[in-house]
Amino acid sequence: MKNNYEGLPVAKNEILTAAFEDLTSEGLGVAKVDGYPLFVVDGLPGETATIKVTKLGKSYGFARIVERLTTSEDRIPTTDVLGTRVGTMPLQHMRYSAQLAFKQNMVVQDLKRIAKLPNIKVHETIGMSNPWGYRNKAQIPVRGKDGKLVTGFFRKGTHELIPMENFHIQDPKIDEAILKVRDILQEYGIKPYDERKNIGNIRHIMVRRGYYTGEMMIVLVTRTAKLFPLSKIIPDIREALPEVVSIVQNVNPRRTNVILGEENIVLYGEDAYHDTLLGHTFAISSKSFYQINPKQTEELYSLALEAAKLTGKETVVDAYCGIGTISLALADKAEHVFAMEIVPDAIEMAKRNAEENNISNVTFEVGAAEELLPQWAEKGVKADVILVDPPRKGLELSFIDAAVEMNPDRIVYVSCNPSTLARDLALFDEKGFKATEVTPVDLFPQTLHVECVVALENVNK
Ligand SMILES: C[S@@+](CC[C@H](N)C(=O)[O-])C[C@H]1O[C@@H](n2cnc3c(N)ncnc32)[C@H](O)[C@@H]1O
Repeated sequence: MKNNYEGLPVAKNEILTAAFEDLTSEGLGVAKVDGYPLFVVDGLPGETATIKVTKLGKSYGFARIVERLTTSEDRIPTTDVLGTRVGTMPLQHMRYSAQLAFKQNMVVQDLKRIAKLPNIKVHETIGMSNPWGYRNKAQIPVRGKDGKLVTGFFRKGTHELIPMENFHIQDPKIDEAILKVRDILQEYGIKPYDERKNIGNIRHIMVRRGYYTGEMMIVLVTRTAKLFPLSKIIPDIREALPEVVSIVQNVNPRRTNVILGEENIVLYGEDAYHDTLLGHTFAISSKSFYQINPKQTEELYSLALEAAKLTGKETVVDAYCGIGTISLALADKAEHVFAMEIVPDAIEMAKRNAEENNISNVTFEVGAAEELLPQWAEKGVKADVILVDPPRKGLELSFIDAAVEMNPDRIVYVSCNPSTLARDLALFDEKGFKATEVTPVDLFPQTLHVECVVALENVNK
């Protein structure tokens, strides 16, 4: 961003008094100077502060707080400043009720601004009674300092590791497991990955834990396949962590920010652990998507099932099905479910999960939803209900066209990104699939993320 735009009402390094009027979707306070917005870390609406301008752009700039002059009622003491520094808890300075209101408002604004559908009612965000310690999965980088292995998280926007032991939003048993595994690797002299020189071995420790089962999976992400002495490391991990049912080594030799590599070597058990969700038991592999907040996932999926209004006679499509979590819940209430997912390993798990739960009215297929649904539509597959749960980028046009062509009674949209949800709701709206209400659910307290459920009724039917 350039810093030399002419005619701006503020100058770089200028110190001024500002009042925060709003929050961006990144959680930054917005202060306006003659209509020109300055984005400020840690500013809350209703507060005033002395700020210093740090960067200027043509239509907006950035500033930092020098001194807070008045404090919002929504401000609470920070639990751990490191969580802000590394970006794991960007909203921790906000009272939880204010976080929920912020997320509801984010959805309202996207529906107005992007979808131009201001009349859709957005319910209050469904929150947690205890918005801490909820994550069932952690992927923690390991680096070296003073001859020791250090675990923590990267400072926001950098690869500088800040040592951290308590993440506050993770299951405390996961925090504890990370430290125990780190210390065992340290004891046997496993070298930390040095990404600048591309030497050393241990890159990340991943821990996943079943909320209901307590089963734990440990994934050691290494640069090379060598990991010596396994005959000592594995029994030591099992002894230190009796909940462990699976230890996997994932080899990632590439210089990349992507955590997992292609190759998996199973060191103990199998590449799976179990958890239950809405009464079904799921085998989950190290590379499969599985929602990270189990209690709130049950809330979210229950709302999605309710929105589907199934009577037992319907044919349902579950697109972006992962390991079949929603598919099996739908199958209990439908005649048949056709489910699709792009990751072959997840579909293998989904088939196994259907079998292990004695569910036979689901058909799973591997493929890209934007290619498979048009093929299914062409083959004449008719769905009464289509449920979608896409990644953050939302739906492709070819998927939307095929969904409309199938002429279902309704489409249930589970979304993890309000802006792509808004974009897609507008496209469906033009084609006669209308939403009247959206329910946000908070699966990620202390962060900027929110999930939503919405039913789109086919008004032409
Ligand atoms: C938000 S997750 C939902 C998974 C599942 N419904 C659940 O709740 O566990 C999105 C899923 O879509 C899959 N996916 C990503 N792109 C896809 C595509 N183009 N076609 C089909 N599936 C895709 C991902 O692998 C992931 O499993």
